[in-house]
Amino acid sequence: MTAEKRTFQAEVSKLLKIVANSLYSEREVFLRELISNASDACDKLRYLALTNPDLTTGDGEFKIRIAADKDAKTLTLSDNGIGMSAEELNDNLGTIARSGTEAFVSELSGDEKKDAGLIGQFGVGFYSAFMIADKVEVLTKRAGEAKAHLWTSDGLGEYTISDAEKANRGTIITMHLKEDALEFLEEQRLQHIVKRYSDHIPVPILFVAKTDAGEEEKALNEASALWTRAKSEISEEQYKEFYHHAAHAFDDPWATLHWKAEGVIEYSSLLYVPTQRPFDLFHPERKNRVKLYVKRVFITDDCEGLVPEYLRFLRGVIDCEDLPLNVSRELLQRNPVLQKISSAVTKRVLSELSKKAEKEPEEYAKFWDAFGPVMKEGLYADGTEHKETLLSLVRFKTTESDKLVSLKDYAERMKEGQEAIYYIIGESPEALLNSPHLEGFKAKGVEVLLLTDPIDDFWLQAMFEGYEGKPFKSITRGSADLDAVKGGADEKPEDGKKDEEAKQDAGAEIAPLIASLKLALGDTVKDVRESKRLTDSPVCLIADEGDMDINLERLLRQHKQLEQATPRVLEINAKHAVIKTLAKRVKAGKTGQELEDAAYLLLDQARIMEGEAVPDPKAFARRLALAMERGLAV
Ligand SMILES: Nc1ncnc2c1ncn2[C@@H]1O[C@H](COP(=O)(O)OP(=O)(O)OP(=O)(O)O)[C@@H](O)[C@H]1O
Repeated sequence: MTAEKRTFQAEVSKLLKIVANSLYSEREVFLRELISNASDACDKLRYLALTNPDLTTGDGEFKIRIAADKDAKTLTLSDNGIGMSAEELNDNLGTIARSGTEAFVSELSGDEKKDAGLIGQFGVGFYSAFMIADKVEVLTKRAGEAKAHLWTSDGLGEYTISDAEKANRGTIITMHLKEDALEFLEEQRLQHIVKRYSDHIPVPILFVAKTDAGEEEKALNEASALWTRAKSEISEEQYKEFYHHAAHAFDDPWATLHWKAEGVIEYSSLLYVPTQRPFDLFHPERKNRVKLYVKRVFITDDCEGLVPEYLRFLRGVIDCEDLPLNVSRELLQRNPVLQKISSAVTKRVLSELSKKAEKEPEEYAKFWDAFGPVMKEGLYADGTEHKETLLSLVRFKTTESDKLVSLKDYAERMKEGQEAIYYIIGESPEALLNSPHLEGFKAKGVEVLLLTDPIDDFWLQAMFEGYEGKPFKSITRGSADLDAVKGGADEKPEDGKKDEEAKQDAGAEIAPLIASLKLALGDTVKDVRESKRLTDSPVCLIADEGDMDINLERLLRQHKQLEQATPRVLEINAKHAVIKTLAKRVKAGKTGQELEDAAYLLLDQARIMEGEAVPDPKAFARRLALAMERGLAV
C-alpha cells in the first residue's frame, strides 16, 4: 500500500474544529482518553489470547508507556495491546461509529463556547490528541498480523494511511506538540495527570525517562483493578475517574454502587447511574453497556441479559468468579450463573434506588427526569419478578402537586369513595392541565396522574392488577363515575329536591337533544352521552370503554400503525348554557339545519380541545361565521 490520502467523515471534521480551538482549560484530558483506549486495547487482546495464546507469546505483560522528547517536542504513548489493521485504522480514526453521534453533532450550535460544554459531556476520545498536537502519527500492528501501518494527520480535514515497519504488536501514538502545549513534556505534569485521571487503570502505566545508562521506567499508577480494592481505600475522586474511563462519559455519576457478593455465586460489582441521559438511550441499537469481566479478564461490554434493558443506563463493571473463561461470548450469555447474577444485580440496584427515593426525594426526582421513561419499560417487560419494586419507584406529575408523586402518596390522598387511580396521557403536562376531561375531577378534588411518555400507554395497559387492589383508569376512556366520590364543590339541587330526582329531571331535559345530536352526527361519533366529568366546557370526546384510549390511538396513527380512526363518544355538559339553550330549541321542535351546524361545531370544538386537527376546516369556518352572524345580529 502506498500512502493513501483520505478525508475525515464530516462529523469528525466538525468535532476536530471545536476540539482544536475551544477545550483550552481542560485539555489535559487528552491523556486520559488515550490511556483509556490503550487499556481497552490490552483488555481486548487479553480476551482473545484466552483461546489463542499465540497472540501474546513472548510478550505476555501488558503495559502502557509514555515518553517525552524535549528536543523533538514530541510526546509518545505506546501500548502492546491488540493494535489495528489498515481497515480498522481507517474505520476507527476517520469516522465516529458510535451510536448517537449524529444526534450529538446535530445539537452543536456553532457557538464554540456552548459546543465545548456539550463536547465535555460527549467525549471525543482519540481526537482529543489534536487539542495539544498539530500533527499526530499512529503506528500500529494488529496482534497476529505481519504488516504494520502508519496513520498521520494534522487534524485539518485529511489523513493518510501507509505501510510501515514495527517490530511488535500494539500501537504507538506520537504527538507533535503545539508550541503552547510543551508543558506536557514535563514528567511532573504527566505524573500528576495520570494520578488524577488514570490511577485505577489495571494495566501498568510507565514513564520512560532517558538516563545516561539508557532508559528507565517509572510506574505512574497503582495498576490494580479498582473494583477489587476495598471501598475504604477508594476516594470519591477515584470512583469518579473510573466512571469516566469505564463509561467514556463526562458527567459525574449520580450514584455509585460498589459491592462484593460472596456465597453461592461470587462476583464484584462497581456500577454507576449517570447524571445525564446519554444521547443514544432511546436509540434502537442501544444495548446494555456494563462491562463483563471474568476473574479480572475483560470479556465484553455487550453482554445481552447481564442487566435488564430498562437498566441500560447503568455503566461500570461486573466481575464474576464462577464463569468459565475460555468459552465463546455466546455460550457465556446462556450460562445460568449469568442469569442469577443479573437477577441479583437488578434486585440490588432497585433496592439502592428505593433507598435514594426515600431519603433524598429531590435527588431522586433528578434521576427520574433523566431515566424514568426507561424504567417504565420494566413495568411493561419485566414479568412479575421486580414489578412491585418498580411500581414503588415510579413518580408522576399530577393535578394536585408541583412535586413528583409516588403511587403510595397518591393512594394515601385518595378521596372517600374513590375506587380507581385516575390518569390522563398526552403531550405535555401543560396541555393536559387544560384538558376538559379534568374538570369534574378538579371540582371533586380528585387527583389525576399526568402522563407524557410514549411508553405510558403501554405499561398502563399491562397493569391489570392495579396498585394495591386499585385499578388504573384513564379519564379519557369509558364512563367517569364520580358520584360515589365524597367531597368537593358538589352542586346542591335547587328547591330541596333529592339528588337523584334532580338528576333525573336534567336527564329528561336533554334526552331529546342527545337524540337529535346523534341523528345529526351519524357515524362520525360512536355515541352522544351526558357527561359526568365536565363542569365548565360544553363538550368533550372520550374513547368508549372497550376501545383504544385516545392518546394511544393518536400515537399509533402518527407512526402509521393505524389507518382508520375509531369514532369517539361525544359527551355533553347538561349544565352548560349552550347545551341548555340547544335542549330548549329541540324541545320547541327547532331541529333543522341550525341544529346540525351546532352539532358539528360542538364536535369540532371538542376535537380542538384535544389538540387535534379539524377534518373539514372550510365547513368549520362557514358554520362558525354563520353562528357569529346570528349571534351578533342587531
Ligand atoms: N491504542 C489503541 N489500540 C487499538 N485500538 C485503538 C487504540 N486507540 C483507539 N483505538 C480504536 O479506535 C476506536 C476509536 O477511538 P476513540 O477514542 O475515538 O473512540 P472510543 O474509544 O470508541 O470512544 P470514546 O470517544 O468514548 O473514547 C476505538 O474504539 C478503538 O477501536
